[in-house]
Parts: sequence; structure tokens; C-alpha cells
Amino acid sequence: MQLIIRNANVLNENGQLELKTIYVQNGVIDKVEDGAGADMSVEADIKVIDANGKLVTPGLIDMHVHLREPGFEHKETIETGSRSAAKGGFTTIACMPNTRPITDSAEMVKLVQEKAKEAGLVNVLPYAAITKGELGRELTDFAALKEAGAIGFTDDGVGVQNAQMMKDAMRKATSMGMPVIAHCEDDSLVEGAPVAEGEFARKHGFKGIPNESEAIHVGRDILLAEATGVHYHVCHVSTEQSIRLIRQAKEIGINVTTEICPHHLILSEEDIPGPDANWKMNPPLRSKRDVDACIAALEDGTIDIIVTDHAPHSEEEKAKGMLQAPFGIVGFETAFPLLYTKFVATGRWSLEMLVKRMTADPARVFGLSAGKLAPGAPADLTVIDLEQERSVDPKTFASKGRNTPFTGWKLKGWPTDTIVGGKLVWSETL
Ligand SMILES: NC(=O)N[C@@H](CC(=O)O)C(=O)O
Ligand SMILES: [Zn+2]
Repeated sequence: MQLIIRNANVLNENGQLELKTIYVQNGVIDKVEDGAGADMSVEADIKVIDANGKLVTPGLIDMHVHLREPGFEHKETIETGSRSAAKGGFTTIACMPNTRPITDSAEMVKLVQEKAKEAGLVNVLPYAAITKGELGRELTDFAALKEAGAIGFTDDGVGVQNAQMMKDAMRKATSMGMPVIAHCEDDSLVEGAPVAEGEFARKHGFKGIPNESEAIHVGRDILLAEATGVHYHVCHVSTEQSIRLIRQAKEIGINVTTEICPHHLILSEEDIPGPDANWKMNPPLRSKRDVDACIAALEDGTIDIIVTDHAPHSEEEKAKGMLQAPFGIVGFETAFPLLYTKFVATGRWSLEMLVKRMTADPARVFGLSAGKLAPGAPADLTVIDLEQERSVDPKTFASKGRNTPFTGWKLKGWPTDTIVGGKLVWSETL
């Protein structure tokens, strides 16, 4: 046996917690036994982790992250991003291609994989661009990118503006059994606007980003997905209108899935305290009405999964102010505690639902072998202390990014140990 985790509180099929002992061999879960497990004497070659009754879940999965390497190493590297993910309890992450150069060639996909392997922390799955340079003009070589290991196609960071281009991409992706993942944004409606339309924009004299700039693409692409049969996945959904369209499309059997970020479930534009770019992200914080629609959609399954959209930027870049600073906030190290504190500790959601939307559901949507805690599954596991309470302090982040609107928030449910392929890659006690 390679690793034994005893005293693990594990969710059973009925969503109840049960004490288990998890045995790991060759990077795979070998068996899960009832009970806390004997106080095993330490044998030289077996590592024993005593979870002390803490929650143990399948490793968290994050299907929308920005690792910035190559090209923007001052914001993050694959190594610092992987460490930040591990600290947040994530064992599998899927990284976006908006690096410099853009991940639009087999060579770049391989580079990301090599750097991730060197870091040796979490599983990093690369997305590749839909169009060369994410410029929206010419499709990339989908076959070569798939062959190199890309798991899907996306121009995240920008929307594909041309409908014919998107349709061609979907046709090609369908023929290869690959998903198209879309950042939904119509450029003509958002130019020069740093925040959503609403009270905050009016008060500070900013042009507002309207809801329909997202929903127009969602509606267009649902029709294109219907025509082409592609698996169409909507990035970081944030509006009532997009949700309405996705719900209707699902009802009539169109192959559409979607994701949401913690901040779009917790914050609205009314919460923005002032013109501070740590509150600037894309999509922007919307109205309370949108937040309520997002929560309800996650609860009824219209929204399939939770992602962080971890988007680190340097302090200098974020200090440029609301208009000039880039969009994006970090997400790995606060995601689980935020959602646990806000929705589970308050009794609105079951623990089971939160864990499912961050493990089994992303695995189902993207066909991954991860996401379950059972014999034969990869030994990717997260230990979480549901009782531990502390405040968010960006200075302690493993990420290079400090750009979060959640500084000082007192949260419960902090990951304490992260295991990938049977290897302890992060522990608060290390
Ligand atoms: N979400 C953001 O606000 N920013 C992302 C791009 C993106 O995901 O659209 C980034 O790369 O910084
Ligand atoms: Zn995006």
C-alpha cells in the first residue's frame, strides 16, 4: 500500500457523512473500508494520513483557469498556479489558451503539458484556441491540437464574433468528438465598459456592460449547436437571459452545458465599494436579479458545474484603475470556503450538492475519469476542515495574484491536504 487515509469523513450515496479508511496503491484508490481505521503503526514504506474526522472528497476539478505561462510569468506561472490550485483543494484544472503566444499549435499544447509535469503538482488539462492567435480570422488545426492532447477548443478571453467561423468550428469539433467552449461576448456592445450596466456604473460615470452582450452569443451559439450537434459549453455564465436560453435549449435536447464562478453567485454590482479594479472581472458583477437567477439555475441543474476562472494579474496592473486595469480575479484559494460558508453552512445547499458540482459534475460534462471516491478511481483526494474559520488574506496566497474582492472575509471550510495520484502535493502542515 502506498498511502492510507484514516478517519476520513466521506459522503455516501445518500449524501450522509461516514467515517472511512481509504487505501491507495499505485496512484489509484484500492479500497474504501468502513470505520476510522486502526491506529496503524507507522511502517517505513507506507504513508498514513490521519484526517481526524475531516471531510475527504474526490479532488476538486476546475475547468476554467488562467495559468499565464508562457508570456505573462509576472502574473503567474504553471508552477505557481498549480500550487495555488493544490492549496485550494483542486487536483485537476483545465487551462485557457490566452497566453502569449496563444495555445494555438501542437507545440504550445505540449509546452503546457511539459511545464505542468515539471511542476508535478496537479493534473493540468490544456484547452486550445478555436482561431489562430484568438483573432477570430482563421481556424486552428483541430486535428493536430487534439492529437497533442488539447481537451477542447475555446478563444476564452474574447468571443468569436463571426457566426460562420463559429459554425465551422463546431462542425469540425463535432466530427472529432470534441467540445467547443465559448466566452460569450459581443464586442460591439461592450467597448470601453469596465463594469455591468447598473447603479454602480451610473454613479461613477462608467459605460455599462449590458446583459445582452453575453446572451446574444449564447442564443446564437445554441442555434449553431443545434445545427451542428456539437457539445457546446458556455463559459462563466452570469445573466438571467443566458440562463433562460440555456434552460430552454436543454429542455429540447440541445447538447449545451455551462459553468458559473463563485463571485457571480455571491456578489452583485451593488457590492462594489468603489472604483477598485479588484472588483473588475469579465463577465462583470451583474444585478441582484441575475445573481438570484444564477443561484436558482445551479440548484436546478441548468448550470452544470462550478469553475473559478482564476485570472491572476499583477498589483501594478490592477492599480491602473477601473478603466485601464485588466479584467479578472484570482479564485483557487477562496472558492470552496466561499461557497461552503455562504451556501452550505447557512443550510441553503447540501454539502453533497456543492461537492458534486465541483467533482462528479465536471467529470461527467468533460468525460474525465476523475471526480469520484471509489475503488479504481484515481487517488485524487481533498481533505477539508469544515470547522476551521479564518479570514481571507491575499498575502498568504500561493498564487502570484493578489487580486481578489474577498480580502478580509471570514470563511469556514478550508482545504488542508491535497492528494494527486496518491501523492500529497499540498498540506497546511507541510
Ligand atoms: N475573466 C476575466 O476577467 N479575465 C480572463 C479572461 C476571461 O476568462 O474571459 C483573463 O484572462 O484575465
Ligand atoms: Zn472568459
